[in-house]
Amino acid sequence: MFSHKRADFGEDFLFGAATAAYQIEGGQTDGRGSSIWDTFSTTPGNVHNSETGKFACDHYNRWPEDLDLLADGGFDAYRFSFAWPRLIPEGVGQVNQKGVDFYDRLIDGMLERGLKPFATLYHWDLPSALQDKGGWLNRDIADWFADYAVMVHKNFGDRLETTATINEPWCVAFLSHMLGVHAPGYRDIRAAARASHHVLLAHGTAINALRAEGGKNLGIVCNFEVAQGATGKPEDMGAARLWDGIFNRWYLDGLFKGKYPSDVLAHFAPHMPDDFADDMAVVSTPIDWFGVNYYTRGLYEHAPERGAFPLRKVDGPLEKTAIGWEIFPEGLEEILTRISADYTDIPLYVTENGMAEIEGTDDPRRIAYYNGHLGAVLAAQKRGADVRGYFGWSLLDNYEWAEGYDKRFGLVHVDYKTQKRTPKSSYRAFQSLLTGANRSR
Ligand SMILES: OC[C@H]1NNC[C@@H](O)[C@@H]1O
Repeated sequence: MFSHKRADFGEDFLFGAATAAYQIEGGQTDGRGSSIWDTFSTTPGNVHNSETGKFACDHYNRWPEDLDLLADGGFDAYRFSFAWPRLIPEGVGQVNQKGVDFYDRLIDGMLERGLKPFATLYHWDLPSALQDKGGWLNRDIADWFADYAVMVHKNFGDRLETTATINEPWCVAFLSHMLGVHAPGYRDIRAAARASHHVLLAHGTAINALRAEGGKNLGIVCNFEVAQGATGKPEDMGAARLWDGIFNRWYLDGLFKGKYPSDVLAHFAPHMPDDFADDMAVVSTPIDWFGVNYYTRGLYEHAPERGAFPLRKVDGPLEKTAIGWEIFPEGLEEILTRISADYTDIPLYVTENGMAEIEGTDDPRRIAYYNGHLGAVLAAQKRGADVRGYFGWSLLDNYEWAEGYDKRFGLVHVDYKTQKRTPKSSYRAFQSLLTGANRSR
């Protein structure tokens, strides 16, 4: 079990678990449109075993059972995402009423169980029809996204506890347009530069549109990695600093200081959209809270042969999860205190933190991982970070994008043949922390 008590985190601190539509819903029916992950995953070579989210955890049909698991676990909140193609199949225009009905039932189901809905508008499943128009490379996506955000607000806004515009803009832009690991799978610095700006322009445009409709408790969720030099050599420390700029400071400086970091811009500048500087007031539109996703640290060395960004990640010595990420809870404390000291004093939520294992329902390593990172939250609070909540990633084993289904992050095991859910010992550890008892419905 954990070595912490619920009261340690503060009276109003919220505990939740997080998921995302494409990773758990399945339900590619009832008018849902195609997404870029439907096409990317069925393109050979992009995903482990060419696995797709076609069925996933069948959450589209099994959501009552999954909400029961959250309630039984004693969680206060559920972080979920809307699937843009399920609500607006072509991305703009016609609304799919069956999609609205699904999320109506899901959100009402949360409220009936006393679960606060923490919604994310975009968790990577862009409608294919918008990709056909250039997707994140097309500046018009800011307006497409804002219109979608307003549609969600009008249908569900009165019942949402918080709304995040975008999950992990670094993944939406750099991982997906520079590294090609995620959909749409570009490997192109010009695409990466433009997507890295348009994703934040879309965020700010949507925030303004939601404010105009009376939207409240609006934020964004970014993922962070502590970047350290593989050695103390100046060139390796410089590589780590540059990666910190690419992964962390592009978003923190853009969102909270209204300017992009000069070291990263030096690489992106020839490829940025014209007059991007005129957009920075919109990019840095004030928000109400900030979501922090954290998993690990990275060690970097100088690699001049690597072209545009002369750096390379190197293997570190610490214990690793099944996905190869070092277990480094101190990094969460560092990130939380850095953001609250250098960027913003608005409330922070740890919106994702967790680890992958390959199999099994008895998961002592995951209990230790969560215990260490919960300790990091407490340490950050003691150093002045206004952390208001913590969401484990993830409620269920689910589709881990290009890794497919092997890498299991769930507090609850999913047998994908039978769709049977089995709480793991880490779920019981949260249940004990949150309710003082181990019980199941
Ligand atoms: O890699 C684990 C998680 N990271 N953040 C975004 C989620 O969609 C991932 O599954």
